Amino acid sequence: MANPEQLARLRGLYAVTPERADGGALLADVEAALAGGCRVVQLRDKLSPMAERLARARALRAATLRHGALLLINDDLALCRLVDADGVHLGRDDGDLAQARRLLGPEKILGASCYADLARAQAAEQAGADYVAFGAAFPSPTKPEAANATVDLFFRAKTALTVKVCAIGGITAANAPTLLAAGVDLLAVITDLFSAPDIAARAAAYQRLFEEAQS
Ligand SMILES: Cc1ncc(COP(=O)(O)OP(=O)(O)O)c(N)n1
Ligand SMILES: Cc1ncsc1CCOP(=O)(O)O
Repeated sequence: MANPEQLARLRGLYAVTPERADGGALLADVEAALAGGCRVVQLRDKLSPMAERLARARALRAATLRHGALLLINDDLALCRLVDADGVHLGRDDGDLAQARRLLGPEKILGASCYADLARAQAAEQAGADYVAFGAAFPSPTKPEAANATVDLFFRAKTALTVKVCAIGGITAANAPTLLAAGVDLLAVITDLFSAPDIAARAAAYQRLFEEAQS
């Protein structure tokens, strides 16, 4: 379990990077999201060779530190350690969560994909996850085959769990309020953020939704 200061930062828009052939363009897009107020970024890069992923992770590490934002790495504990990222996000094919917690130590953030499976989320909490992610909340252009996590599941998750709850998949600034009403802590977004004509303005719109949900 990460420390309380880190955990308090797990709220708001969670920008998950799109696959971009051009690392410079990716960095510019993430910088725009950070300028708009996004404070949690995930490097999700399944296509680049290792050297390029390392370069991207280093660049994102510098950018997130400049903006006081968290950087999490999808799938790859070794890369997390190499760039001293704030933590990792792991899915069902990415190894054992309890072992990941042991390898990461107590301070780093551990996130777990739980699809539409509350029992899996309870096990992830026991294994030391700091947040659990359910999705797809809505049909996802990035992952059309993803499980369907209903709004009702998010309500139930908020009651059953003490860890933070993240929604992912097909989220837009228009449908996000339904998830925020269920008490979701993090909205993980790719398409609606990174395909926006003005990424900084879209990130700011999400942050405003969180502020409104809190008041
Ligand atoms: C925040 C967040 N939630 C879910 C996922 C999906 O993870 P996974 O199931 O391991 O699938 P891939 O992302 O590896 O295709 C995620 N990356 N981030
Ligand atoms: C990685 C992942 N896991 C479930 S849906 C998804 C993709 C989310 O991307 P988008 O915001 O474009 O639907």
